[in-house]
Amino acid sequence: MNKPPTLFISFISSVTPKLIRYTSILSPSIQTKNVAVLGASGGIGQPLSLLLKLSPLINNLSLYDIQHTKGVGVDLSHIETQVKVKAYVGKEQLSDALKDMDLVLIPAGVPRKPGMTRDDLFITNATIVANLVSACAKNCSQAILAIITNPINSTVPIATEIMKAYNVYNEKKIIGVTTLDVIRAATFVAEAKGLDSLRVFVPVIGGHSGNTIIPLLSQISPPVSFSQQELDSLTSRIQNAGTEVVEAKAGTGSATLSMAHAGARFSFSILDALNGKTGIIDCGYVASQETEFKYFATPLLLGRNGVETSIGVGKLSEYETKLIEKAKPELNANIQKGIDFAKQYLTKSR
Ligand SMILES: NC(=O)C1=CN([C@@H]2O[C@H](COP(=O)(O)OP(=O)(O)OC[C@H]3O[C@@H](n4cnc5c(N)ncnc54)[C@H](O)[C@@H]3O)[C@@H](O)[C@H]2O)C=CC1
Ligand SMILES: O=C([O-])CC(=O)C(=O)O
Repeated sequence: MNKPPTLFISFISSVTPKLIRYTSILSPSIQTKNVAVLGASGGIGQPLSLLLKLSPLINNLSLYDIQHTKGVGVDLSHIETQVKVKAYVGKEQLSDALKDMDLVLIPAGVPRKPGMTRDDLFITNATIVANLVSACAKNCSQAILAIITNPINSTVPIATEIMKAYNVYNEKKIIGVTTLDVIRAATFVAEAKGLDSLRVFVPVIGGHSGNTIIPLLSQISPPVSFSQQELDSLTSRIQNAGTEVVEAKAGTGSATLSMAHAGARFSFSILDALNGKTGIIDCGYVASQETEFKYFATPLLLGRNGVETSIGVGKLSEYETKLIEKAKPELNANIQKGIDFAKQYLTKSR
């Protein structure tokens, strides 16, 4: 009896309809890419690396952490897919981990415990991201950097300032991963309205913390209408979904499995776009030209070089305009904090 073909998982992410696709063969036109995960031994890093190991879009998977990557690497290497896994541990192996990478995912750093805000992580995670991005500037300056480490509102500005200081900044290539907000919004809206969540797309704009997370419930595809009470409760749930997980995990961490899925979905969008697939749209937090904020998440059109263009925020309802007003002080303060930190960091490290 013939063995059934190996199933690979890949996700098509487009505005509508959105489907999860399983494919059995690698199309000859796909150029497989090299992907690194920095923080690969962590709660997000391990399941994210597993999902990447299953992808036909990847050639080499580079796992880097300050601990435990050897075991994670050997474990993953026994999976029967074509992705070649290499493990790197400790600062002295970081340069090697980054050589020839096309996409670098950064989930390195500490997660929240109950009672903490994402901004409370700044004190530890800002330096971790600055060090890792400095290494990227030196070793893979052309790679796309996808920042998962919180507080995203500040770590993306830090990454940008570091790349600028090394004269390798490319605004198309630094993206804060906010896909989890988009996934949660689709899930919660679909649950509330009895829809198929895989076919619901809710753009989520702004930043990635509390009030700065702004779901555009007036722009859902396909269109859905809500009472004021539904708008309030869905908006609040989407904004506080990270805290919902932190509290349920009761001191053992924050979202890891759903974030790994979100990170993989985002990676597959990027890799598809790098391969020349057109019309790939995903939300992400990037340096912003068309809003009043220096950084802002919007739906992004992805292409061969990373972010082709922001799709913008579209026509906002009065309710959403008020949400943006409310987000303004926190988002601007988070952004400035990241920029100020990077300046001090760069002064000290030169
Ligand atoms: N963007 C988003 O939507 C989300 C972001 N996060 C953030 O992701 C980050 C990681 O979360 P978890 O994986 O749950 O944490 P974790 O503590 O389970 O894993 C973090 C990993 O980073 C490693 N690490 C620490 N310093 C490092 C360095 N200098 N270089 C390389 N690796 C280093 C640790 O050894 C550990 O393996 C947190 O900041 C968390 O807030 C979490 C969920 C969603
Ligand atoms: O809430 C946290 O600290 C982790 C996170 O960013 C999320 O789950 O959205």
